[in-house]
Amino acid sequence: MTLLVNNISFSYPKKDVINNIAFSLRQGDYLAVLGTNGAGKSTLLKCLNKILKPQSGVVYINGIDSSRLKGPELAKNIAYVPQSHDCSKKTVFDSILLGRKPYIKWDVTQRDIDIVENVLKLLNLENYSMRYTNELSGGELQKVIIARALVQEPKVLLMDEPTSNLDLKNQIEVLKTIKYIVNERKISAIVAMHDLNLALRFANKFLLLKEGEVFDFGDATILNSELIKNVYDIDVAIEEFSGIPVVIPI
Ligand SMILES: Nc1ncnc2c1ncn2[C@@H]1O[C@H](COP(=O)(O)OP(=O)(O)OP(=O)(O)O)[C@@H](O)[C@H]1O
Repeated sequence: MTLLVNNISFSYPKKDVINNIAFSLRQGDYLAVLGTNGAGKSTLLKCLNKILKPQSGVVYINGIDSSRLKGPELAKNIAYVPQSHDCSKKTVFDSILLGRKPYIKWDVTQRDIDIVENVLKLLNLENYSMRYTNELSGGELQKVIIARALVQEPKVLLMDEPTSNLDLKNQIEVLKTIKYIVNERKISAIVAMHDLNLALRFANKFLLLKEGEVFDFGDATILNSELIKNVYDIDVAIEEFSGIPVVIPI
């Protein structure tokens, strides 16, 4: 088990946001966290990454209570791509290299450089390497932030709506690359997303949040029109197209 989330709850001073969330993931799992606006997806990701401290519950990563992991050790285990980000002026290469910080003792090594170059290639960013991050489009910058998380070589990769700034080609490319990395490196990815079709196409596990609670958790067989109606209050049909399930609002 890579990740075991054991009944975590989080409240802001005047608002309960997530309540008793529990699920577990194995190596190679690609989890889509789904639910309406305000259901608690971002809050859950922030609790997993210790940006927010749950009032109760424990998160175990490879059997270790994550509250014991600090600084570089936490960063070697979990990488987080937030929903929005500022990026100070740096070259794309240097910005991605920052993801290697937990591993760098004295100086950048050839291995750090090789890892950055490899991820630049994986995400088709090679031609952007010497560009400045403040001169990139929203989508290009989004890929740089994802690349930075990948060079961190985490065991669990958290991403909050990673494709929200990307065009269709880049959405597919990025989600495909993440799937490849999840399988290749035997890590787990947790991706908060709104697009049910992209979720069905790439994820193998689904966590449906409703008003801060787990409505359902499981593989693709749980995603039927009744569940979608209950969570999103919309009628849909799910049809297969070339072997790919497609959700169609009706
Ligand atoms: N800093 C905050 N203080 C108080 N309430 C907050 C704060 N941040 C978020 N919330 C509330 O917590 C709830 C869950 O928010 P969260 O951002 O986790 O939802 P989400 O599922 O990620 O939504 P979206 O799909 O719109 O990004 C919402 O009702 C939101 O208004």
